Amino acid sequence: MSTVPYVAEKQVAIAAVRRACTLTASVFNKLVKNETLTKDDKSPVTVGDFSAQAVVNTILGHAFPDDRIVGEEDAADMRAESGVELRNRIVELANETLTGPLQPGEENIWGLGSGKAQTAEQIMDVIDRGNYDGGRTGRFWTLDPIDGTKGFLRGEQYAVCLALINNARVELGVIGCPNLPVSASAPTGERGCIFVAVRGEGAYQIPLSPSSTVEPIRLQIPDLSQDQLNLLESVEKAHAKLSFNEKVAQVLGITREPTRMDSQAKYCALARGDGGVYLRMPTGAGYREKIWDHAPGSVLVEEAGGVITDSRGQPLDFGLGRTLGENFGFVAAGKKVHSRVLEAVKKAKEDEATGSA
Ligand SMILES: Nc1ncnc2c1ncn2[C@@H]1O[C@H](COP(=O)(O)O)[C@@H](OP(=O)(O)O)[C@H]1O
Ligand SMILES: [Mg+2]
Ligand SMILES: [Mg+2]
Ligand SMILES: [Mg+2]
Repeated sequence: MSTVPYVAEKQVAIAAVRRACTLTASVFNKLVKNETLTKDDKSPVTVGDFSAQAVVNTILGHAFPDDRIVGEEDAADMRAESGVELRNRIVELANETLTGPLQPGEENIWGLGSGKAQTAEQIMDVIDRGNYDGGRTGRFWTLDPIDGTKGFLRGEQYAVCLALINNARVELGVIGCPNLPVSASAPTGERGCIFVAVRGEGAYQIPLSPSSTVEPIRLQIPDLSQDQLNLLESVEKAHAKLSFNEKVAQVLGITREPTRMDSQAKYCALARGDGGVYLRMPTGAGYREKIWDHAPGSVLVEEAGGVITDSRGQPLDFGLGRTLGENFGFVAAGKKVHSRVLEAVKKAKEDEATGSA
């Protein structure tokens, strides 16, 4: 008899992402100026990022006490003497979310809905459980509490992203997108969805609300015709070389405008057929991509029948630590389109090298 893998992990991951999404959505409406900091790499981080990491890590810690976590944020700024206000706000937000009433699907998750608040020290320690370095062997989670913080601050797309990695293979991915329309055909309609994939078990879109009775939708990347194809790409010019995407689109004969969207919502859009190719090329500034920015998206795309590689066609390596190593960019697409994109990238690179474009 074969058993379905990762049933408990999936249930816990969905519950954790749902709680974190509730938090981030409510924080957005209340954010004030001094609740956003600039990190050493000049990128923004908000009280929402820290408290969402506290919430997810707490839930994972209760359910799987031995699991390690590679999380984007750490509590250093909260521990600093100047961080008192920041710390108080994060502790308040995290506790508010963790002590909220038990939701459908959370029945077996110990510690939730208990009404028991954590101390500031406990919240900072649980955020720092995300300090694991990752690696080739063993099991660990990756967490990006708010992916696309810049999109979050603009009121656009962002995602709460969680993945489970075992021996360098992504086994489970859960991506919560509070601002993503439930259906791309109704862009001004209902928003908020979660994307879930377990290796070997398919990719699904489920409602963000735990009390919704809407059934999961199985996702399969469709075979798009040439006139339906377009590129999915970052909003931020500093994150991807958008001028190169334009050249690749030309080589591919793509006529539709690209869809620009922050965060791993791009992988979700690809998985459900809203755009045919996610292309992310390095800007050349030496930036190393982080595993939490691609782990859940990669298993989602693969389980939706697609392919993801670097721009040379090599597989991504999630066993190198917190980063994916030397950055050759990413190409994700349906199977047939993917090989065409690799060819087009090669051609665009050659043209660039010979100055003929
Ligand atoms: N120079 C750079 N090149 C590529 N990615 C970068 C980058 N600087 C930051 N990023 C990453 O880009 C992510 C957002 O991706 P996108 O552009 O697809 O929305 C950020 O995630 P966070 O917002 O979680 O920090 C950050 O990790
Ligand atoms: Mg960040
Ligand atoms: Mg990110
Ligand atoms: Mg982030």
